[in-house]
Amino acid sequence: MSFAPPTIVPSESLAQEAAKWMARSLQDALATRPRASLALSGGGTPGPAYRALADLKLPWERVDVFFVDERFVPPDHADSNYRLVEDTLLKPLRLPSSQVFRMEGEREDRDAAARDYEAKLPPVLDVVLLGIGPDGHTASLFPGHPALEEQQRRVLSVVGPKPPPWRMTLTLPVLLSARAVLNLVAGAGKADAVRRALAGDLSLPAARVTNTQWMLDPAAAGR
Ligand SMILES: O=C1O[C@H](COP(=O)(O)O)[C@@H](O)[C@H](O)[C@H]1O
Repeated sequence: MSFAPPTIVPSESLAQEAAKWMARSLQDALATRPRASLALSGGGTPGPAYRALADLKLPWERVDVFFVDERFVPPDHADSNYRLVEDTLLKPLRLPSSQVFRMEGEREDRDAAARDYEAKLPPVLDVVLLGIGPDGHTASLFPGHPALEEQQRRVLSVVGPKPPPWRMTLTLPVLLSARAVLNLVAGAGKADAVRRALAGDLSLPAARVTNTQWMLDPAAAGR
């Protein structure tokens, strides 16, 4: 199984193009269903795309926001993926909390928190935004981690090599069943991981999400 050719976008328009991709995918989902689900990643890359998405006109009252992964920190912590999404998308849109399904990173019982999130997830996610780390991790699925082989659980708590180590993450079956998935990547530091993932190196978790489209800036594309 190989990926569709990546879309390479000038760095200055990457956020805008990613926002347009998310908006189009949500519109596609809403064309046939009353509500659409949008699952978002954290990290250093997607914030500008979320800000750009907040400016786009959509029937936001029909969109529910979920999370791809979360760090076990309180929701107002600088490392919280929720905080990133709150600052860049939820607050600008004034999205009511009834439409936001947060992974509870402040919980002490991490496995219970992951199980509780499974109960909140819809059977199939409509739109998923992923990222990739320089080591090839995506969501909080890290190279060589047993969570990569999970087939039953839809959400797991894991310990990863990247700080903060305790994480909650969607598993591969959830990502692979999603209707539209984009991996958004910027920067030369990701170029090697991108090249290996696109070549099908399955030791990289990102390469296992075979239903993803890729949107890269020229540096991430290696040129
Ligand atoms: O730790 C994480 O890393 C990936 C990639 O993030 P980046 O900072 O390298 O852009 C991200 O997709 C994930 O949500 C995050 O928790």
